[in-house]
Parts: sequence; structure tokens; C-alpha cells
Amino acid sequence: MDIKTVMVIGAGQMGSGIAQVHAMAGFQVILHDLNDDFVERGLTQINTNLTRQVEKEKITATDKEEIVKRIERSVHLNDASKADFIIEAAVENMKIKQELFAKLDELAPGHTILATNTSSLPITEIATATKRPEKVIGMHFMNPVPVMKLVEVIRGLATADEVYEVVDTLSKTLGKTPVEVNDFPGFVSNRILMPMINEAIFTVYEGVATPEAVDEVMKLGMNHPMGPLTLADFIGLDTCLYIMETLHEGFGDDKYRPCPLLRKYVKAGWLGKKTGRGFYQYR
Ligand SMILES: CC(=O)CC(=O)SCCNC(=O)CCNC(=O)[C@H](O)C(C)(C)COP(=O)(O)OP(=O)(O)OC[C@H]1O[C@@H](n2cnc3c(N)ncnc32)[C@H](O)[C@@H]1OP(=O)(O)O
Ligand SMILES: NC(=O)C1=CN([C@@H]2O[C@H](COP(=O)(O)OP(=O)(O)OC[C@H]3O[C@@H](n4cnc5c(N)ncnc54)[C@H](OP(=O)(O)O)[C@@H]3O)[C@@H](O)[C@H]2O)C=CC1
Repeated sequence: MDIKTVMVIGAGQMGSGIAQVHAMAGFQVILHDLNDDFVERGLTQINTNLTRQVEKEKITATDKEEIVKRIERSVHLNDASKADFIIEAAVENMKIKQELFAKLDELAPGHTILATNTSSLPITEIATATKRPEKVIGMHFMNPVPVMKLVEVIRGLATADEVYEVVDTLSKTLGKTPVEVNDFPGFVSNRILMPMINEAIFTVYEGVATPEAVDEVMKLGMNHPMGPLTLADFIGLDTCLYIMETLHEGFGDDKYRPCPLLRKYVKAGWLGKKTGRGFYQYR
């Protein structure tokens, strides 16, 4: 399949990173969000990342200009009519994703693949919102997208082999390493990572240690690049909570119950780095 134009839905931390790596690989990109300000925020992030690369002499200023020129802004979902490949990176919520997929199914050309960057939600269930479940697939990038090598590729029950092959090849074209996994809550990455983060939050909640101490133990003791609470702030505490809820509901096992402190922070709007406060303060 010949992919020329890739549309990214959601210009948040993941969507902007996904748009950046596609534009860097030479694709035309349409970056979509609900309004101009959100699209602009995503483009600002891309600009900052590329400027850093120019300063480090990894790309030239002309390369940067060309990459940015390949990214078109969008606040109208009917721009999907121009896309060969769509990756959805909106909020981690089944209702919102199903609504988006139902609309994209109507607006996108028949050949267009509809991928989702969901962290944990079942691909098979997202696909039921469309009349093309064979063209729906999970393409799960890791944060920060320009740096992390993994793409977890998840087939829904109905995903066609050719669609899997397209995503496998596309991931390699982006310089990433695809790994195929089955469609179960949290897939592999978040089934393992998120209970560790949730347990780190319990250790703070139960007064075992401060966030700083927990992070230091895991960084120095286990050689993790970031401690689990710094990582939770980096991912977004709302996203961490949604993932824990998906695991809890999906497996029906209380070992996945989200820590009450995580719920409290999310209710308070302490979502981590993106809102300036989570386990740490950023402003
Ligand atoms: C929730 C999910 O569904 C799945 C997930 O994504 S879970 C999260 C997975 N991600 C992780 O676990 C990340 C863990 N952290 C790390 O690997 C590292 O701390 C890190 C890569 C983020 C930063 O690395 P570091 O060595 O501490 O910092 P630093 O030296 O500043 O950065 C290394 C490189 O990353 C780049 N970088 C750092 N943060 C970046 C960002 N947010 N965006 C783009 N590039 C970034 C830097 O520019 C630098 O690039 P060069 O090698 O080209 O110079
Ligand atoms: N954070 C992470 O480390 C990772 C996250 N993911 C997944 O990627 C997805 C996005 O996460 P992330 O980028 O962190 O989240 P962010 O909150 O940074 O960004 C989500 C963006 O999508 C927008 N949005 C919400 N609803 C819609 C809609 N109906 N149409 C278009 N845009 C919409 C949001 O707007 P608004 O601000 O108004 O809500 C926001 O700009 C989630 O599914 C998440 O689970 C996957 C891998 C890693």
C-alpha cells in the first residue's frame, strides 16, 4: 500500500510526537485537534524538538523548515478524506475513541487504515464502531515518541494480515522496532508497567516513603532512567488512572485496583507535568 498522507488525531504529547516522526520520515501529515490552540500547542512542541536537533547539528535548519512545511493544521475531521493512514491519539476513553472511529469511517476513503495509539483499550471493541474492522489496528508508540524505539502493534480480532504488514513496514520506515502482541487489556507494555507505577503510588499513600525516595530507589537500585513517580507525572496521571481502570475492569481482578491517591490527584486536576503539578511541581 502506498501511503502519502498520514492524519494524526489529537495534538497532545503523543499526537505531536507521532506527527513529528512521520513528517521527519517524509510523509505529508495532517495534525488534527478540537481547536486551533491545541493544534498550535502541538506544533510548538514539534518546533522545540526540531530546534534542539538543529542546535545539536543532527539536522540542518533547512531540514527543519521542510519537516514543518509537511505538517498541515486541521480542526475539521472531514480532512480525513485526504488521508491514506490515520492514527488516533486522543484521550484514553472508549466512548470518545468509538465516536471518533465511527466518524472517521464515514469520512475517510475506503482504502484508509484506521490505527489507534491507545495505551490499553481493546482494539476489537474500538473497531466495532466502524464498518471496516479489518482495517483497524493498534499502533502503540512510547513517550517521548521521537526517542523511544518501540511500537507495540496490536491486531484486533478482525484485523487483516495485509493491514498488519503495512503497520509493521511503516514502523520500520519511521526507524522504530515493531513488536506484535495480542489484544488484551493493557497489551504487554502497560500490563507490566502500570501496576508497578500504581504500587509506587501505594507506597507513598501508605507512608512507606516519599516520592523522592521511591524514585531514587528505582533509579539507583534498578537502573530505571526515571523513577516510577516521575514517569507517572511524565505520562499523565489521568492516562495512568484510565489504564489502571481498563486493567481492573478488563481482568476483573482487584490486584489492578487504582490507588486512591491516584484518583485524588486526578480529581484535583494534578495530572503531572502537563498541568504543572502531580507528584512533583513543575512551575
Ligand atoms: C503510557 C504508555 O502507554 C506507554 C509509554 O509511553 S510508557 C513511557 C515509556 N517511556 C519511558 O519509560 C521513558 C523513560 N525515560 C527515559 O527513557 C529518559 O529519561 C528520556 C529518554 C525521556 C530522557 O533521557 P535522558 O538521557 O534523561 O535525557 P536527555 O539526555 O536530555 O535526553 C536524551 C535524548 O532524548 C531527547 N529527549 C528527551 N526528552 C524528550 C522529549 N520529551 N521529546 C523529544 N525528545 C526528547 C533529548 O533531546 C536527547 O536527544 P539526543 O540523544 O538526540 O541528544
Ligand atoms: N502519555 C503517554 O505516555 C502515552 C499515551 N498514550 C495514549 O495516547 C493517547 C493520547 O495521550 P496523550 O497525548 O498523553 O494525551 P494528551 O492529553 O496530551 O493529548 C490528547 C489530545 O487529544 C485531544 N482530544 C480529546 N478528545 C478529542 C477528540 N474528540 N478529537 C480530537 N482531539 C481530541 C485533547 O484535547 P483536550 O486537551 O481538549 O482534551 C488533547 O489535545 C491516549 O490514548 C493515551 O492513552 C500512548 C502511549 C504513551
